[in-house]
Amino acid sequence: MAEALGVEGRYDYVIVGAGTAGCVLANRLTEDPATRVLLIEAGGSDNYHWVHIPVGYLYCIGNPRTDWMMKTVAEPGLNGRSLAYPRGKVLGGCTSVNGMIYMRGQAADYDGWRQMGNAGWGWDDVLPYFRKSEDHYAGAGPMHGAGGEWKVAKQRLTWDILRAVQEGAKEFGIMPRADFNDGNNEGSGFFEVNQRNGVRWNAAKGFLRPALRRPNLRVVTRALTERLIVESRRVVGVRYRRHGKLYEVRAEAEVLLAAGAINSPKILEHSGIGQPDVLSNQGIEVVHDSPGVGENLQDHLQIRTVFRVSGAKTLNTMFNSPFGKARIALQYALTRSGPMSMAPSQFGLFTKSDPSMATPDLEYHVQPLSTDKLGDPLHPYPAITVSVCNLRPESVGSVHARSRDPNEQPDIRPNYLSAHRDRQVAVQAVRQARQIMTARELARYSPEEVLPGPAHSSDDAILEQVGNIATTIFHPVGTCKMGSDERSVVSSDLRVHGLDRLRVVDASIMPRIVSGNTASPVVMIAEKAADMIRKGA
Ligand SMILES: Cc1cc2nc3c(=O)[nH]c(=O)nc-3n(C[C@H](O)[C@H](O)[C@H](O)COP(=O)(O)OP(=O)(O)OC[C@H]3O[C@@H](n4cnc5c(N)ncnc54)[C@H](O)[C@@H]3O)c2cc1C
Repeated sequence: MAEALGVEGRYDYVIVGAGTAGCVLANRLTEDPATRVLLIEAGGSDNYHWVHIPVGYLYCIGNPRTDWMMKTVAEPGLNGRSLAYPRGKVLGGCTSVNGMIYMRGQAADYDGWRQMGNAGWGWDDVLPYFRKSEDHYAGAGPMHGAGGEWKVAKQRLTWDILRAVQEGAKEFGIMPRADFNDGNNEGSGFFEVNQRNGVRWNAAKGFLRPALRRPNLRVVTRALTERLIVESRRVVGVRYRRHGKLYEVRAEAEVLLAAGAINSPKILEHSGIGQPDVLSNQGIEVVHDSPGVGENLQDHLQIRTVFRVSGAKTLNTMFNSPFGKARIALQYALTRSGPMSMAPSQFGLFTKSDPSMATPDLEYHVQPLSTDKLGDPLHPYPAITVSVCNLRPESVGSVHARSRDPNEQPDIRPNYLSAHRDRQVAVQAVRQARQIMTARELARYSPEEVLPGPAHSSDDAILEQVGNIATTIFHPVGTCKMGSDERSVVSSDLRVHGLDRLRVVDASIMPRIVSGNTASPVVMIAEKAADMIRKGA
């Protein structure tokens, strides 16, 4: 039976997804008062205390108020485990639930994108966009911007045990680095974070809130975009559902898909844009053959090694005592500092799994806390987590619609560790983590390996344990990749190949995953996209 359609006015641009990229686009495009923009978000407002208190990260993931609550399929490389796959479903998207680490990646990542034929995406080209939105605590310089919407702060607490890891790493040639974000991130240091005065700084606060007073911006929340409206190869609008009612809205200039690396390909497929076989298997009529949609999924897999320590303060012991908890809460209430202001990962190391490499391929996130697995209670003894991920995995997966029902989550198939090289790097990474923890500097803490456990020493045994403990570090990208080969979905101006008036602007356009965390690269992508759109490029 045909449903009655609400018609929702006319706009120049309709942006799907008020996440990281969507908030940036909404702000930049409405700077021109003559440009009418509608921003559609499936989640609700970010007016929720756990979004803003940094440690609230732990309560935002796995919480349907803020998380899409998706899961991967059972992964063969992870001994058949299916992983929880958090994605922000709230204004600000993933920046409302993420670990707040400010990281750009390596100059070589972007130069690599340019070498693939994506003109205008080399490091020298993208650096001005990173700087444009930045408000760096140390002020402006050749590598950093000041006065922008994207706040970058120093963390407000340090831990002796993490300082000892930094000292210890020197014994293995891993030296402290003053700035992880100048194009070369090799070395160790305390992460800079997207916070202000000890409070999370998400894309909604930075970019959306200042634009809300503009009369040319309208935001609808709790509105699920079901599909795009395509007429004769031209994308003319969007169909979305809100409180059970269907609406159609027209975009006179363009539709900008910014629903993230999992939901952007899903929306394209629901609109009949994708691999004909995949679409017909789900009973979706093919509107446009685009074989790369949903392919090329890349993610960083973190291997969380855990070391018990003695005589060190860690969050485990502080949090497990009622007095400690109360003190932590009081400290945050009074000074916006202490463990509640804490990004989950505070300290990082970028190293090479093989010294002959040109740039680091391993990122360590070292945390003064530990659990058996993410989401579990903290261990009752003092311990640290030395999580390590391969920054440039060769394993590639996919994400595809599972049915015609837009409410159903897609099949997420990362194929972790399916490439032989990734298995070699994983073994090497665990061995390197163990080596760092043998540093003389750390001996006073008597580190004892808990995970994967010292008994697992052969390559095969380590790999088996990696399969048991490794999990996503939440960086899916690449599923609508930019490029000009037949598997590319968008061109270097982010327009979808073969269709008019549609761009994709989010983590899905990365042709290759960056060697670092992915939020700020997405902010940069949206800054650059907005500039291209406004210049008519
Ligand atoms: C738990 C976690 C920790 C992380 N930690 C870090 C970190 O410390 N540092 C870092 O740099 N990166 C981190 N990341 C990764 C980073 O945050 C993301 O890569 C990046 O923010 C993604 O931006 P995006 O614009 O592509 O997607 P998103 O920010 O996810 O935005 C997509 C938006 O679209 C909306 N949407 C989706 N489908 C629809 C639909 N059908 N209709 C309407 N709206 C829709 C979503 O609700 C969401 O708001 C983390 C991610 C997570 C989940």
